[in-house]
Amino acid sequence: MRVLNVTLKNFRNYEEASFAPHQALNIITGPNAQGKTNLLESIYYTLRGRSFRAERDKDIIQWQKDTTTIQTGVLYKARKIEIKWKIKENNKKLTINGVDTPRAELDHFGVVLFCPEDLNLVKGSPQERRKFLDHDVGSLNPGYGKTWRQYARVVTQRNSLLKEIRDRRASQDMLEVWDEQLYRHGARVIYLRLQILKKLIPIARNIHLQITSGGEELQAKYLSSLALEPGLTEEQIYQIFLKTGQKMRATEIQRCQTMLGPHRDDLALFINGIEARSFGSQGQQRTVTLSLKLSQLELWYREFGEYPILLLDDVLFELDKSRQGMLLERIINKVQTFITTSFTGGIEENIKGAGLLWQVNAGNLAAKEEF
Ligand SMILES: Nc1ncnc2c1ncn2[C@@H]1O[C@H](COP(=O)(O)OP(=O)(O)OP(=O)(O)O)[C@@H](O)[C@H]1O
Repeated sequence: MRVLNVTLKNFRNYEEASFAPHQALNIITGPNAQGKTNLLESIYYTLRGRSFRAERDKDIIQWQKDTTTIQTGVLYKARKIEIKWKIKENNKKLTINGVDTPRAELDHFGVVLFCPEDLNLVKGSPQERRKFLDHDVGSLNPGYGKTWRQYARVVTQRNSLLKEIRDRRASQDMLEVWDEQLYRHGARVIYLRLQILKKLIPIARNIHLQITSGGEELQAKYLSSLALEPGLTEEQIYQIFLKTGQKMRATEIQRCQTMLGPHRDDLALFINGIEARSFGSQGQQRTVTLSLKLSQLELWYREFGEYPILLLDDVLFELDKSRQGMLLERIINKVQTFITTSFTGGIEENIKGAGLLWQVNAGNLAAKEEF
């Protein structure tokens, strides 16, 4: 898959911008706070229907304006597709090839983002790893996003109801409807996560072995808030969720919180059998993140026959030279990549013929040179 062109109107600090990226590597450079990440954000938004950093859609609309549009042409399975987002503060509209389209249709388009926050994936809180499970791992199964959004909505509404029950403003019977949805969607979320991890982790393990010259073996274990044996079906997970969930109800009402389910789960990562979160060095933890990101590219390719778009926001130069090399070797001329950096370190000299250098200044983007 490949981005052919992007046209922005009133997106962050881009009043109007239009560009046709290189099919392989795009290095976007310029001083701080000029709009490099904003550009990546617009591509990510196009393909995911949400920002990776704005809490609210309002934040991506240029200040003093009420609407932003992002219009992107992509080449997907040899077909040209026009994706257009029109975003206002309280509503947004997606059209694909001029036809109004639900956001779930975007789940077929692949994009992998690697940004500085991802470097916290291993050592950060379980929430960081759940984000990884939902946004990275989940995106490898079209359909996951919709289920996950349904599940998240149920948890929010159920939590409000728990509070009302505790305050005696609602009766306990009202939980029945929400509980059934909680268990159904929750079981599906867990089942899909496990299915994807079963494919992803062996790929990440191989990549990790290569990056570490065979020295480090990466393993992962899904830690569920439910007692799950390996190899369960979705229905079996549902039954376990149902049984355990019912026992937890009284405590949940007391705490006004849904305490079991995929929103409480975590992923433990191990290097040579030792937990990477507590015992891995910073370099080792970064390598784990890199292996996981690269494995997403490979799995996407195996599952869908095309590489996704790769967005590297300010992270390439956070890696040491050998890991930079390893990364570039895997993507050049295979994966269309967008790299932001305020300092290229002359890297373009080492990868001649592979891409285009872009310069951003105060929301103005210009092709600087082909390298
Ligand atoms: N909604 C908005 N409307 C107008 N300008 C905005 C909006 N949101 C952010 N900006 C501006 O965008 C700029 C930041 O852009 P961006 O985050 O892309 O910087 P960058 O070039 O990636 O910088 P760095 O190298 O520091 O990461 C800032 O000048 C900020 O004021």
